[in-house]
Amino acid sequence: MDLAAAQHGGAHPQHARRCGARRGAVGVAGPLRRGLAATKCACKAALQLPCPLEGQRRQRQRQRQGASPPAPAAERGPCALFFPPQRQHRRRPCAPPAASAAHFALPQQLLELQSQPGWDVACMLLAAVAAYGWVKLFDRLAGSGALDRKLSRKLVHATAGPLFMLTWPLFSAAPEARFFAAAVPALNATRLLLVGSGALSDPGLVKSTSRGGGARELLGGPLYYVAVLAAITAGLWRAAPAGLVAVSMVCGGDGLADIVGRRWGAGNPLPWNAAKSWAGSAAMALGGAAMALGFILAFSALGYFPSYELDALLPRVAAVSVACTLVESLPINTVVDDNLSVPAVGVALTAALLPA
Ligand SMILES: Nc1ccn([C@@H]2O[C@H](COP(=O)(O)OP(=O)(O)OP(=O)(O)O)[C@@H](O)[C@H]2O)c(=O)n1
Ligand SMILES: C/C(=C\CO)CCC[C@H](C)CCC[C@H](C)CCCC(C)C
Repeated sequence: MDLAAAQHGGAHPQHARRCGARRGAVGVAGPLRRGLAATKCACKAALQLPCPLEGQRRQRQRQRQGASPPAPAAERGPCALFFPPQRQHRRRPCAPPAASAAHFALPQQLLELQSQPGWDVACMLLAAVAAYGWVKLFDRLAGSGALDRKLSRKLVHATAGPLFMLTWPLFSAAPEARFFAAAVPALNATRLLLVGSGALSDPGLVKSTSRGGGARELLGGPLYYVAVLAAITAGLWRAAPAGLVAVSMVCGGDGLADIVGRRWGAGNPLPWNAAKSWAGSAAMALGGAAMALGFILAFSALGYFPSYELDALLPRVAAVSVACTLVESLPINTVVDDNLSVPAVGVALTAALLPA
């Protein structure tokens, strides 16, 4: 019996009765469908989530032991924004668990800061300055000859997305926090648009983000990259694995494919695309999956969305990674840019395989 079945049919019969989940359900998607059909409530417990009752019991236990409170409930679904955990559980017994997914809590001081007015604006400014500095650093490294320009561009590509996602826990649980965060890539999109169109001159930005040194190139891959980051931040935020996986595939996956493929790809071309290699694609599949797993585990441990059983999570992340790698390997980059096709497949497949 998997965890979901155990939670509903075994460990917590009370919750099982309330949720209407069936005994013996196996896997991720099946029990969700059955649970939804049976109760019309968003019973996320069917996704192999810890039972809400168990979560509340653990939360009380942690509080008795003097542990810091769990991550904010506002991350866990629309109704959690309006009802505190206890009341929410009473009103909508099958709503996503309020505290059960948080294995690690953010430091108390940070939680207190997050409730200060203007905190999200401060985080946005901090991330925007960090983004500027990060691109500048690679511009300097490439400019001084310490780094090859192509490598510098790919390192910006591979690191900006995950570094940006690492700033997400700084933002508060307020519903509008995601938009303040999304403003960071949106600001970068504006910068790329201005420089790419020639309205603004910034040779450093052109040097660190273009392939061949032409400003107009900024209106292609780099602009798509930041636009995708902005859309994922505003649309999916940290409340679902889909955005985390998509960004990981673009950065940890596609970014690594280029770096590894250029070095070790000669002599092992893909049969369907001689411009790409087995080495690059293998690096993409592994790098993307590893980064996605890291983010899913970290963000679910922080309680932003419920956790998954590893044996359910691993094959699903691997499947998404292989699919994204296949898309990246196709000779279609002139039709649709990798920075659009890879995250599109990543979001769609993850949403289907790991619904939050
Ligand atoms: N699966 C892959 C992907 C890339 N590469 C290597 O990385 C180089 C650049 O690949 P690509 O991702 O297409 O980079 P660009 O088009 O330069 O950059 P971008 O996609 O970011 O626009 C390829 O020529 C190839 O040597 C590879 O070997 N195998
Ligand atoms: C070269 C790029 C893509 C081509 O495939 C990447 C362009 C990156 C942008 C110019 C800068 C993006 C910054 C991020 C939105 C935020 C990073 C924040 C972080 C804290 C450093």
